Amino acid sequence: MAEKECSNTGCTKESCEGCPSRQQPQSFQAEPNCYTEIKHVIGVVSGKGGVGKSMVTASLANMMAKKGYRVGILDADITGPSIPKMYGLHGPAQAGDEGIYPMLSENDIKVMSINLLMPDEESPVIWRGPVISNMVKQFWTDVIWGELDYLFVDMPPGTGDVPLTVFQSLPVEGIVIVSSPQDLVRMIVKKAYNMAKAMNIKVLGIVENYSYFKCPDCGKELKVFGESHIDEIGAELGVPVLGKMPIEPEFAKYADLGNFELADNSYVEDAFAALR
Ligand SMILES: Nc1ncnc2c1ncn2[C@@H]1O[C@H](COP(=O)(O)OP(=O)(O)OP(=O)(O)O)[C@@H](O)[C@H]1O
Repeated sequence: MAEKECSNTGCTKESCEGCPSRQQPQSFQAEPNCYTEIKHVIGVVSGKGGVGKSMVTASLANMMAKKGYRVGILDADITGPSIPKMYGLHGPAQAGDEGIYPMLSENDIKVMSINLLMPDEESPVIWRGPVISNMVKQFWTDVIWGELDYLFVDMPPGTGDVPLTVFQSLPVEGIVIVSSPQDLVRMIVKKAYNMAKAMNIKVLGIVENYSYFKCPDCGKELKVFGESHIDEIGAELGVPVLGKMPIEPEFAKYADLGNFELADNSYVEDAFAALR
């Protein structure tokens, strides 16, 4: 007997159960390049700019690489890419029929960024949102990442087009939120947290940056940006605080000189448990 055709009128949740015409929700996930096999995709996000998201991304990548994991960084910050400079990498990245090859840092981290594809690193990217989002998607579909244990995605700040594309198109397992100890932060962290929740993405934890500056003369910890409220915020959201990073001129120097592979950021060591 022929299946009864659904008229798509007067449907209810109950009548749809088992109906042959029922459509599954559409998945927006993009296929990775056929030479890519990645175990964990981790997003690093911040509600606002300049909080040190790239520094935390690279610190987490360094930590995992040092522990022997195969690591990559997808620099999704298209209009403000900083990962290649931190590792002293300069394009152009090579491409073949199969896709684009990421470049390799001194500590064997695979990196892909718009700055490795531009003819001139100092040219600004003046593209509209959808073009930018598409580029980020191509970093997933067209880049030959090979076999990786961890791919860290350094997102642009905020909750705009790119984070939305990354959350929808890539199999993001969880995110790390980066924040700083300022009053606005409570609201900003919650925005990033709520976006992840709305997209069914797990929040692995929060890293606070610029927590203090240790005086080189007296050793006193100076709270340059005010008292931290991150423990309260973490408890309120039920999310662990994975680290509190001080202002550390040595890290800034490594980033500026392009040898961030030398930065051994022990302040993010607690993130290891959350990443496993
Ligand atoms: N803990 C730190 N100690 C010293 N310098 C730092 C620290 N964190 C970040 N910086 C420096 O501050 C600047 C901004 O950091 P970073 O680029 O990581 O921020 P971001 O949040 O990724 O920025 P954007 O909003 O542009 O994406 C960089 O020059 C970086 O080297």
